[in-house]
Amino acid sequence: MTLNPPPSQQTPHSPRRIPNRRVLIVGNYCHDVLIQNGSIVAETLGGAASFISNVLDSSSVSCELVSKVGHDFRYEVTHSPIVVPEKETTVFEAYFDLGIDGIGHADRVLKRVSACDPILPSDIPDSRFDFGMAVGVGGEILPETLEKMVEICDVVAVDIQALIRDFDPVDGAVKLVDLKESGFFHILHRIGFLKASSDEALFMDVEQMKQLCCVVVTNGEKGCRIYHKDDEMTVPPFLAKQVDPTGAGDSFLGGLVVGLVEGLSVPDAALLGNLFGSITVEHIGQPKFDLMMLQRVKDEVQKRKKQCNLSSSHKNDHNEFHERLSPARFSCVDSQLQPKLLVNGHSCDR
Ligand SMILES: Nc1ncnc2c1ncn2[C@@H]1O[C@H](COP(=O)(O)OP(=O)(O)OP(=O)(O)O)[C@@H](O)[C@H]1O
Ligand SMILES: O[C@H]1[C@H](O)[C@@H](O)[C@H](O)[C@@H](O)[C@H]1O
Repeated sequence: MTLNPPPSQQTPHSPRRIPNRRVLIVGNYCHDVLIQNGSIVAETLGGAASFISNVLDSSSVSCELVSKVGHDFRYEVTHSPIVVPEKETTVFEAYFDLGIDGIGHADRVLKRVSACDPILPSDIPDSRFDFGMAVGVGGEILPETLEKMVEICDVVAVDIQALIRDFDPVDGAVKLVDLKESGFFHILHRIGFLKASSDEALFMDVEQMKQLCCVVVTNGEKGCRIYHKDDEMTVPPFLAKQVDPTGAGDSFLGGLVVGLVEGLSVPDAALLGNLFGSITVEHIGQPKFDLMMLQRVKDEVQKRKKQCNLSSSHKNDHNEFHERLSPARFSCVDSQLQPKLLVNGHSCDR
């Protein structure tokens, strides 16, 4: 199988005198409140953009982040957000014991209880980027925002949650709408990657979308599946002791883009995504990646690239890469220190 990054989306006319900047991340930071049995268990920095930039920064991939927060934003972050003084920061409450939704899949019930402003095209720099990541959480990405991103980025990766979330006007409960009804459908033939969780994938036609871009469906402890044109494959997971699933999909997407920026094939990059996703579920809030683990992963990525250059037969055998990454992943063992949060989440022992 040859799942390689889709061709550049750059128009033939765009001048390239200045080298591209690497990665542009667009999506609001938020405050996450984790609630169980009526009590607040934790309050953490959230927003897909925060989890993704954590993975990129830890992997030394330079990125620029566009995010809006309100006057009450309470975290110190490496990439400063735009502060909208008259607004409050987006807040999500995640209930881990309200039962699962009607479809029986979700591991938590999410409510957006406050929403900061949307990100407008004018908030986004006019430079060019190798990768753009449209990773809204609370409806802050508008169709015109995504349009600007596909114009200035060679490849855009989109988290479907940025496109299909709708919010109950009374309690802010997150509902999903079909991708075709989202108002973004007409732009999707211009994106490179669409990432969805298995719950969200029910709201799109994968058969149709895989003709337009590379579709990656994450499936918790089972890893992920990639679809592109007539190719599809499962990319195996890494074992983890799940404590809190929040941010797993975001860290996955961060790892995928790190792999793509490093020049790995899509399945190998997705394996890096699985690795970062699996570490994230072992933490409440932002994971702090172990430096030794990061170095070992970097070394393995470089070896993998050399190996793939030398022999085309290695290109699609990601099992070998998986085996090499596994010990690196387990050099970072601190999950025992974390209280276990979940009732409905699936945990998986090593
Ligand atoms: N329990 C687990 N064990 C091992 N790996 C996991 C586990 N949960 C998640 N992962 C890894 O993280 C990736 C993303 O997880 P998941 O499919 O739960 O995303 P998600 O539902 O979008 O997450 P979230 O919305 O909480 O950010 C998976 O594809 C997998 O590689
Ligand atoms: O911080 C989290 C995280 O970014 C999740 O990906 C998103 O689904 C939630 O809405 C958000 O609160």
